[in-house]
Amino acid sequence: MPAGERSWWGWGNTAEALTAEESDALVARTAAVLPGHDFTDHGPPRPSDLDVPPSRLDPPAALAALCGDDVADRLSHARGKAFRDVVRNLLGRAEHVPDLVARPRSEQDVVDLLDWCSSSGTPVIPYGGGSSVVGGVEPRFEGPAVSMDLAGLDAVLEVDTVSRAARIQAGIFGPALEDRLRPLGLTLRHFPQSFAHSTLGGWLATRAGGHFATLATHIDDLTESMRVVTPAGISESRRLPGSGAGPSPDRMFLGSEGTLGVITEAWMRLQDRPVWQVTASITFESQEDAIAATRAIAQSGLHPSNCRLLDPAEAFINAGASVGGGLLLVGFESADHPVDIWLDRALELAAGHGGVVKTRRSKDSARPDGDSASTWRSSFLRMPYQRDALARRSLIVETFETACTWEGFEEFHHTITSAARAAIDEVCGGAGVVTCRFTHVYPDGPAPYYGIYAAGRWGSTVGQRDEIKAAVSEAIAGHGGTITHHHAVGRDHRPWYDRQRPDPFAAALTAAKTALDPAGILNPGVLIR
Ligand SMILES: Cc1cc2nc3c(=O)[nH]c(=O)nc-3n(C[C@H](O)[C@H](O)[C@H](O)COP(=O)(O)OP(=O)(O)OC[C@H]3O[C@@H](n4cnc5c(N)ncnc54)[C@H](O)[C@@H]3O)c2cc1C
Repeated sequence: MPAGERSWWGWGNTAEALTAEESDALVARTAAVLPGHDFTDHGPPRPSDLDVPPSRLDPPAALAALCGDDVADRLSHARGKAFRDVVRNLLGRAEHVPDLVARPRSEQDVVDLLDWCSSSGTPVIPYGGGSSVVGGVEPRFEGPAVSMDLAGLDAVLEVDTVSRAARIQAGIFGPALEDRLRPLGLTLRHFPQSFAHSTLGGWLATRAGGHFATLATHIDDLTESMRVVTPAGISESRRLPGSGAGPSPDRMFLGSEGTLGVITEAWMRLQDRPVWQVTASITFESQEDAIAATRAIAQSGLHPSNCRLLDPAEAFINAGASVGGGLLLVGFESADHPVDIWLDRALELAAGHGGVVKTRRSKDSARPDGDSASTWRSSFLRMPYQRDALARRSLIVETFETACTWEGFEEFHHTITSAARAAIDEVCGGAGVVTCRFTHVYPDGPAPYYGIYAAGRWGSTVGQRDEIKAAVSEAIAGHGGTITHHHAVGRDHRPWYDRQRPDPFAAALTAAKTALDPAGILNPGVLIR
C-alpha cells in the first residue's frame, strides 16, 4: 500500500492535498477565468456521519478472517476516483456500498473467495488501487456485493535478469514495484498519472497507458505472460517474447476489467534504467503548424519518450506559458547511448513548421528559469489534488480521452470541442473552458485528451457533468473516435462501447464470459452483461 493516510473521499493521501495557500492561489487563478462563480468551500463529511446500511453478507467461517465490514473501509471501496465519485463522496451520498471488503493473502485465498461467491451467486469486484475513473469498481446494482482488494498480493516473486523480465503479483502499487526493481538497475517504465495509487493488476485489467508518448507505453506491450484465476479454473500463459500460436490468451484478459477473472500475477518485460535524457519545449504561433510538427515527429521513426502537445489553454493553465498556437514538450531517453542527435533532428522537424525552441536541457543540467516542461510535469502530478479542491468549490473539472487518425483529426477536434462548448453553454450558462493536449502520438494518429473546467451549481455538478460527458461521448462515437484510449470502459462508457465494438465480437466476448464465469458474479455491468 502507498505510505500515508489515504483520502476516503478524494485523490491520494490526505497529507498531500493542497495547502490553504495553494488552494487560495488556485481559486484566484480560476476566478480570473470564471468571474462571478460562487467559490464556497464544501468540505467532506465524516464517514461515521453517513447513513451506510449494514452488511447483508455473512462469509463462511473459513473465509471470515479475510473479510471485513468496517463502514469506513466499505465506503472507501464503494467507488473510484473520478470527478463524479469525489463529488458524490463530498455530498455524503452513500449508495452502492459493498457489503464486505475481502483481502486475499494468497492465490489460494482468491480461489476460495471466488468459489464461495460463485456458489452463493454473490457479485465480486476485483479492486486494485481503486483509481478507476469509469465506475469500474462501484457495485452499481441492487443486492449485496464483495469488493476483493488485492493489495495483499504485492510481491516481486522472481527476476530474470538475462531476459529482463520479472514475475510480479498483481496487487503491487507503482512505487513499491519500482523500489524493488531499482537496486537491480531495472524498471517497468510504466508511469500512468495515477502511478502512486494504482496497481499492476489494475493496469493490466484496464490496458493502462503510461506517460511515455510513443512505443511501449501501453501495459499490453510490457506483458510477457499472465496468470488469472477464473471461476472455471486458472489460466496461465507461457512466457514468450512473441508467438503466432492463434489468438493470444493474454489479449483476452488484458482490458477484461475484472469481468473474466482475477489477475494474480504476470511476467512483465523490464528495461534498464535510462541514463541519458534530453527534453525541450517548443512554441508555435499557429495550431495547424503545431499539429503538423507533432505529426512529423510521430512519423519520423525517432520515437521520442515524450511528445506532448498542449493547446494554448492547456499551456496557460498547466504550464504557465502564453502561446499562440501550442506548446510541444518533446524528450528522448536511453540506457545505452546519448540521445542528443535524436532531439536535434526532432527540433529540425519542428523548426520546419515554425517551431521555436524555448528550453532545452539534459538530465544533469540545471533547470533553466521558467522551464515550462518542468512546470507542466509538477503540475501534472498535482492536477488530481487541484481537481478535488475545485470540486469542493462547485467547479466541474473533467477529462475525456480518445484517439483518431491524423487524416480526420482537424474535423474530429472541431466536432468534439464544439460539442463540449455547446454542452457547457446549455448546462452551465457558458461559463467554462475546454483544453486539449495529446497524451500519446502514433504514426497514424494522436490520442487527444480534453479537459473541461466549468462553473457548476453545488448539489448539481454531477448531473451537469453527466450531461456534458454524454454530449462529448456522442460526438466521439459519431465521428469515429474511441470512447476511451486508456481510461477503460467500466460502467460509465458502456453505452458508447456497446456501439463501438463489432456485434460478432460482442457475441464472442459474451461466450467467453459464460465459459469463464458461468454464475456471472465477476464485476456485473462492466463490458458485458
Ligand atoms: C488522477 C488519475 C489519473 C489517472 N491517470 C491515468 C493514466 O495516466 N493512464 C491510465 O491508463 N489510467 C489513468 N487513470 C485511470 C486508472 O488509474 C487506471 O485505470 C488504472 O489502471 C487502474 O488501476 P487500479 O489498480 O487503481 O485499479 P482499480 O481502479 O482498482 O480497478 C480498475 C478495474 O480493473 C479491475 N481490476 C483491478 N485489479 C484487478 C485484478 N488484479 N484482476 C482483475 N481485475 C482487476 C477492477 O475490477 C476494475 O474494473 C487515472 C485515474 C486517476 C484518478
